[in-house]
Amino acid sequence: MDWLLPVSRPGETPVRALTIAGSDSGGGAGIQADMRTMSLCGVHGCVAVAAVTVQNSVGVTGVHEIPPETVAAQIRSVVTDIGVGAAKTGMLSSAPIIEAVVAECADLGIGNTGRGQKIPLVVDPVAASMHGDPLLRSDALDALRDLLIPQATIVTPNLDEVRLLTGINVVDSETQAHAAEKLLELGAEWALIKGGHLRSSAESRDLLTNGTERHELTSYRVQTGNDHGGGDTLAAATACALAHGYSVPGAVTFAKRWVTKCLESAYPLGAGHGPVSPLWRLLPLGS
Ligand SMILES: Nc1ncnc2c1ncn2[C@@H]1O[C@H](COP(=O)(O)OP(=O)(O)OP(=O)(O)O)[C@@H](O)[C@H]1O
Ligand SMILES: Cc1ncc(CO)c(N)n1
Repeated sequence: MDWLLPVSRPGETPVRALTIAGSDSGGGAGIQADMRTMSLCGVHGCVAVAAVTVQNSVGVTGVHEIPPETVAAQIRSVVTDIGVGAAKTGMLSSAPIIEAVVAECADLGIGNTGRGQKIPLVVDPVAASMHGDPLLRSDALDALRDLLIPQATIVTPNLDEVRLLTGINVVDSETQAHAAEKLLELGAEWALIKGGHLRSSAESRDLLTNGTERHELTSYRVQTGNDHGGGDTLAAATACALAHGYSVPGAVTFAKRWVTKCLESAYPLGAGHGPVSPLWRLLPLGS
């Protein structure tokens, strides 16, 4: 296990990954965070835009949804031509978009399709921005829980999303383990319960399990208010490592280290929360 993924040589086609998510005009989260992560992980990122948000460091003031058939067409277009080693979902906004994504991914062999898994699928069940603004319609929760999560190779909720999906309020490691069991019962192959929002803890401890294996991923708590896009970055880095053929525990171990480095180099932006940043990757070695 290393800090970095293998990088292709100039002129060689790199490993590819697909993000199916929303755009953040502030550039901190969503598709922009995914693409930044993929680029700096040395992976070519492909995009299926599901929604455009009007967003800055303070909050979200508008959402424009892309027609479901256009979301599905973007997925098909890149998977059938460019090919991807893994895919990731973020903000999907509505039930019709989720239904279209689920159908297209099933047809293309992305995630648990019931016909054997071909391309791993990371499902980040984005429901709201860190400012508390909704990114998922309330009537889309059932589609997320009943259609998309069963297709997930790994589902990566934060504690608010865990509460929405399972009704469980995670306050300690026991409730975190109970919530993970509930998510596996919904059909995900692996569940990663992120502990980033347990701000009372001195550590940031995530629990990864598939029901038989259990891994605790712990980092010290980085003291920063600039943590916008942390969940997207973790999920995108996981997708990058999966696209490279890592196992799920190996991919999440890589991604946890990656996001911790990105939290350490997060920067202020605007009047609200700045983004986590992978720009440490561009610094000269040893600095
Ligand atoms: N202050 C922190 N220090 C260290 N690790 C953190 C901190 N905050 C979050 N993390 C870690 O970052 C990752 C993302 O977790 P988080 O719970 O913030 O996701 P999220 O709420 O989905 O993010 P966002 O909605 O802002 O994209 C997890 O691995 C979590 O443990
Ligand atoms: C578009 C978008 N996706 C995801 C998040 C959550 O980080 C956000 N704030 N905005």
